[in-house]
Amino acid sequence: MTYEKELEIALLAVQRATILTKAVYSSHAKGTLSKSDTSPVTIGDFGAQALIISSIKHAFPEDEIVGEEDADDLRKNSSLRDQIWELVQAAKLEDAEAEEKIGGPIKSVDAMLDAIDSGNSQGGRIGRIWALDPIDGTKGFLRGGQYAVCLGLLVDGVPTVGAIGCPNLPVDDNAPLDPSIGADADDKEGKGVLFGAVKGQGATSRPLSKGALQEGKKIYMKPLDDTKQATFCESVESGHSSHGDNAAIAAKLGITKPSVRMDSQAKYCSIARGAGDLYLRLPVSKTYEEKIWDHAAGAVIVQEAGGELADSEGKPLDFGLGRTLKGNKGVIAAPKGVFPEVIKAVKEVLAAKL
Ligand SMILES: Nc1ncnc2c1ncn2[C@@H]1O[C@H](COP(=O)(O)OS(=O)(=O)O)[C@@H](OP(=O)(O)O)[C@H]1O
Ligand SMILES: [Mg+2]
Ligand SMILES: [Mg+2]
Ligand SMILES: [Mg+2]
Repeated sequence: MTYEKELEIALLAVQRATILTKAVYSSHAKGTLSKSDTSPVTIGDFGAQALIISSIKHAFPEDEIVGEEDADDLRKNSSLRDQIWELVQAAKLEDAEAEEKIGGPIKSVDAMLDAIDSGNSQGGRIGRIWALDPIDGTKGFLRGGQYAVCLGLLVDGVPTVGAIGCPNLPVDDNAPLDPSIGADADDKEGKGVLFGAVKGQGATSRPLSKGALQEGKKIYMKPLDDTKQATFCESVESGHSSHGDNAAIAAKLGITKPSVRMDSQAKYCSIARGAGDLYLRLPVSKTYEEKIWDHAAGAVIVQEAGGELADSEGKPLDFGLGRTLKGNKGVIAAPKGVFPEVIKAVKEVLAAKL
């Protein structure tokens, strides 16, 4: 099968990185810094980026990587750097063959910093480019909510392979989507899912493990005849997605169930396995450009589970314009059958604001 190796490496790389993120999630000291855009980054984000980039570089040395983080702050802060180095050394897959496939341990502190900085591709329309969000939903990670480790492969600007680890989602694809899923989350018994997809080959879920990959099961969006029955997912942060516009769209579609708020691409994964139905991310700011790493992996997983994505104007998402989706505003995802109706409602709500 095409992209078989890419999917396997992506799943193993994400799985290994979650060993590190789970260690940080359960510790009080998360080594948080504030970035220039005031958003948070933790030792978990840096460590996961180092591990995943080192995995990609081992298996596919020619590929480019667009990663969210860089090592500038760590080159200046030796205490933070040492904490991350300790975590990175401790995060090993328990299955030697699996660990070997992703290159084994990172060799030195310098190699770790260089790996983090190798996520500096400017993106683009041509070739193979990985989009990496080492911790998506860092605010959720800090708050005790949902977060996800996300890796997508773009081929000539098209999301083609996706792998997402969600340590705090229930393993059971049929577990009802509890509206409180985004709050007070944990990674205890029965939690931890690894989602994967390849364009044209379907989407899967499997329990996250610490060793070899467990067997994957196909996942599908829930067939939805009537949007009135839908459950929609939205961001926790009202600064990332307009809760007011999302609610107006839901009302237009006849939705009465409360929205399910959770951080990260766990939202895409939840609709892809039919736990929820719609993803609404209406822009709050006129100038914010969505980042490709916030959507690339989730886009393949949703499409392969039977869904469609577009921006708030109904335009296809263009991942070939660089590090951001600068040609798009907001993101909408829904099962194919109801997608036109959802986009119509979105356009009506936005037109009424003009
Ligand atoms: N202004 C604005 N508008 C839209 N999106 C923004 C904005 N600012 C940040 N971000 C990105 O949102 C990512 C997390 O958003 P989510 O919807 O996944 O979760 S939540 O908003 O935290 O609930 C978050 O990803 P991480 O940084 O990986 O956590 C950001 O890339
Ligand atoms: Mg993100
Ligand atoms: Mg992130
Ligand atoms: Mg961030």
